[in-house]
Amino acid sequence: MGIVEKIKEIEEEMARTQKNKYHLGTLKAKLAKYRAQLLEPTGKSGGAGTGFDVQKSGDARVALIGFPSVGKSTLLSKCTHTVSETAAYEFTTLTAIPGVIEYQGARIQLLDLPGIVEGASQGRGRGRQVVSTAKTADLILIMMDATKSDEQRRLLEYELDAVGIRLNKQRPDVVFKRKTTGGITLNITVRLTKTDEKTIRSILASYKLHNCDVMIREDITTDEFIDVLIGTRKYMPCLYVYNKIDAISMEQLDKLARTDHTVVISCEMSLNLDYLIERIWAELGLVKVYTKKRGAHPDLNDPICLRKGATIEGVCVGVHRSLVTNFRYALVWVSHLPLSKSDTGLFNCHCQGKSSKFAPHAQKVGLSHLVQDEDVVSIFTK
Ligand SMILES: Nc1nc2c(ncn2[C@@H]2O[C@H](COP(=O)(O)OP(=O)(O)OP(=O)(O)O)[C@@H](O)[C@H]2O)c(=O)[nH]1
Ligand SMILES: [K+]
Ligand SMILES: [Mg+2]
Repeated sequence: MGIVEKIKEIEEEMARTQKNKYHLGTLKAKLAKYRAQLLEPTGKSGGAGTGFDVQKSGDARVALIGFPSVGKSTLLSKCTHTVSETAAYEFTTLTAIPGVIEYQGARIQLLDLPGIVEGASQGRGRGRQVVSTAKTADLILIMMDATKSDEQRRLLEYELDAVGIRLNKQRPDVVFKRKTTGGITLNITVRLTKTDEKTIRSILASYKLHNCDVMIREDITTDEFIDVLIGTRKYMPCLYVYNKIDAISMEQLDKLARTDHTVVISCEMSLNLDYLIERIWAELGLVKVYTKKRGAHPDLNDPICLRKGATIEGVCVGVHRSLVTNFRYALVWVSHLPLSKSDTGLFNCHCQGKSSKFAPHAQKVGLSHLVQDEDVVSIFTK
């Protein structure tokens, strides 16, 4: 029996076992194991888990996932200088097409992908290739047709979930360590309301984990516990994008727009596209830092873009690798401080219409100093 059949069998058994929580846990563990196998490369080139071969570029990657003809390629063509073929028929796009969104000095790679169908995660169409590519992104845009039923959202979430992508979720607060001897030490520091100790132990047994330390510090579900054991889950931010709002009523539009993590747009009428890009920027949590040479004003037109949580070391690497080895210290001017009685001492900067104010005194910092959005940095070397 192939893996797909085995999965189907377990799913059927699960449907019959709804009430027996303990048995359900074991079945879920089995199911997760088979699904993981499904995604393992088969050894042949272009194996199951391989995505499209598109080089990453820019400061971040955003992947477009959706059913056929929801307008993914139209969006790419509108927001970037790349043209991706669009048409009224399904499966117009057959491969991954990268474009670049330029915003706030950042270069964000937007990846147009083929439409996926139900069953994509189990190998239907190019589904597995598409979802594997999605895993390489920093943000997923789930694109939908606002004129169609909201069932599409649940189906897409299911497909991504099946390949281990967890959308807009934090990694569960569970510590899990394998050991070679000593049995199982299970430490639960909160009251579990969605699963219980017996189920947790049965899942450990079904994974043949007889020696390990487990500390559960959050009210997790059975599925979340299995995710921790499998360990390869990817926790990714996601925006739900409803396109074609030119074709729905105001009432429908209002309802969609109020949903969490959701943006409504019309590619064809160019409605709300700027806002979508703002939201993409915010979700990515990019930080831009301006560099400044001694005695000169910072160059506001050429920021270095870094991830949230980046340090001075990241800034050095962004300029030139050698700066890390020869690093002595950096000076940081924090921007946008609330202005005091007088502006004197703040250095003002005007550059092609942009204007910013920075604190008069720089802070002397080392490589591990965290940088904030819009900081000005001078690096001093040996
Ligand atoms: N009414 C309306 N139609 C749109 C909008 N955006 C795209 N379309 C139409 O939707 C159809 C599909 O657009 P595509 O961009 O090819 O869709 P896709 O998601 O890339 O499709 P596949 O590559 O086949 O998966 C085209 O006929 C577009 O003109 C929109 O905002 N409103
Ligand atoms: K299409
Ligand atoms: Mg397309």
